[in-house]
Amino acid sequence: MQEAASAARLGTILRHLCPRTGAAALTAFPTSAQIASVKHPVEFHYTLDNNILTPEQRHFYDENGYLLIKNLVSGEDIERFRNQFAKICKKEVQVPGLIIMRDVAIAKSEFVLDQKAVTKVQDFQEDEELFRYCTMPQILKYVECFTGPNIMAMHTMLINKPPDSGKKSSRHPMHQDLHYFPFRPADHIVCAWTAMERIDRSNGCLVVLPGTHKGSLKQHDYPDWEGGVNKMYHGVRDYNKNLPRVHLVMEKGDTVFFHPLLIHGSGMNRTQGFRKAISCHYASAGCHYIDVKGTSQENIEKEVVEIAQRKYGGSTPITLKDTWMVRGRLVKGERTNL
Ligand SMILES: CC(C)CC(=O)SCCNC(=O)CCNC(=O)[C@H](O)C(C)(C)COP(=O)(O)OP(=O)(O)OC[C@H]1O[C@@H](n2cnc3c(N)ncnc32)[C@H](O)[C@@H]1OP(=O)(O)O
Ligand SMILES: Nc1ncnc2c1ncn2[C@@H]1O[C@H](COP(=O)(O)OP(=O)(O)OP(=O)(O)O)[C@@H](O)[C@H]1O
Ligand SMILES: O=C(O)CCC(=O)C(=O)O
Ligand SMILES: [Fe+2]
Ligand SMILES: [Mg+2]
Repeated sequence: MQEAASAARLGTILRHLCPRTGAAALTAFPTSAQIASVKHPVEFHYTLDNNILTPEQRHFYDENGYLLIKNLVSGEDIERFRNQFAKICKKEVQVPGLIIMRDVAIAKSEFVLDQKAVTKVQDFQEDEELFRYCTMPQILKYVECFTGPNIMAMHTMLINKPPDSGKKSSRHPMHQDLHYFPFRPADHIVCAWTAMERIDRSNGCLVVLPGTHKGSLKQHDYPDWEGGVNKMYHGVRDYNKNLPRVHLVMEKGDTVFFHPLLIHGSGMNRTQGFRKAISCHYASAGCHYIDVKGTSQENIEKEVVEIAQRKYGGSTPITLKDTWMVRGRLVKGERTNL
């Protein structure tokens, strides 16, 4: 009796939503599972069943390849990351393995403005304060939806996009992060990227091509930019310029999680401020390394190995896999493969 009454209520709702089929649906007495399957008809391909993401969020990620979570990192934590970054730039702390990168326009000019010249730091896995970002429970809670419970932090960055020098070199060309990674499967890799201040088109926000994570890894090369391109800032050689682009406007603390095949980049910084974001690429510890010989990734392997060899190699040969094995850190569960 109760069931008939709720079916009648449902019939009324369905008729409102869909006047033509509402009555027919009522005579069929849909179960709640059937109702759910109308709204979410297929299983999800890119996230795991762990009840953390809503069906709407899982559907959004499946379709778009990214998911933006508002206000995930507190202002106090961001302040601490800022302070630590300043200390690193001022050389008050030395971090083993850390790479400090200057914008190409600044690095190649004679006027170097000290810490103001730093465009990003990479590989801060040995810095306890910055690495806290990669272990934050509220971030890992989401990461686990993509990687599963055994989680490696593979690549860390604090990006300090400088005011553009006039050469447009502050742009980051459109690319897929998987180009840099010799591990798979891609679906078990995810980037977390947190805005450390409001980021919009004026200071060079992330630009994404929604849905491109469903495609394959594309050939990447240096873009043909007159004003110069930063070292290793490869871009997708050919992508459909007519695909819709979405500019991700984010407030301080907002965090976007995105798939490593999602084509993305960032525009130039037209402001006088240094636009800051902190990020970590995570992978399931169960991922495996691949040999990139004979693939489109050979060009980046060559550049990375050359730099690593110069910095650390001496006479021992270093492989691309080595450079990742030494940087990866377990942040949850068990270190199995990577
Ligand atoms: C998913 C994720 C991985 C995606 C990405 O992050 S994509 C971008 C990845 N980029 C990188 O990994 C770049 C890492 N950067 C570095 O390793 C360093 O910054 C280096 C480029 C090696 C330079 O460092 P370092 O050697 O300490 O700097 P020096 O001032 O001594 O310069 C040595 C030679 O490098 C040049 N250089 C420095 N910074 C840049 C730059 N931004 N772009 C292009 N060339 C650059 C510099 O002019 C100098 O060249 P020469 O005078 O020897 O010809
Ligand atoms: N000629 C180009 N080739 C490859 N990538 C480009 C080119 N021009 C811009 N991009 C990249 O496209 C992305 C966004 O560009 P977009 O035009 O949205 O930014 P912008 O020009 O800096 O700012 P806006 O358009 O908001 O004024 C950035 O990653 C940028 O580096
Ligand atoms: O501009 C940014 O902060 C994004 C940079 C980026 O996509 C990358 O380093 O892989
Ligand atoms: Fe990227
Ligand atoms: Mg533009």
